[in-house]
Amino acid sequence: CNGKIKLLVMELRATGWMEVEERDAIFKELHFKTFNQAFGFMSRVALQAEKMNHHPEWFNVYNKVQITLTTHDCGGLSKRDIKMAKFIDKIALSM
Ligand SMILES: C[C@H](O)[C@H](O)[C@H]1CNC2=NC(N)=NC(=O)C2=N1
Repeated sequence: CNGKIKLLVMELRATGWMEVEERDAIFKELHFKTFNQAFGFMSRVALQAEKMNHHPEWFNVYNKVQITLTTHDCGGLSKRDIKMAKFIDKIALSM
């Protein structure tokens, strides 16, 4: 599961991801203009999550979305989390 992704995680700090202290996971908070934008973003991520069979833990209030990524099957981070984080960054930029 957990190759040498430490460096990849560190690179994600540049786009606002942070390592969760209590568990092997990464976290990012995103803000949109409206709920509609936030939910549109979540819809796109949801379709990708189904495609990848890799699903975020997330929390939404109005225009705010908090996302935690980890690989439950591994009990920690994997390349799939890095791939999903990069997809999330790409979609957020396109909104
Ligand atoms: C049975 C199912 O395919 C697995 O549980 C998949 C589903 N989505 C998943 N999502 C995430 N984030 N981690 C997993 O380990 C995972 N496993």
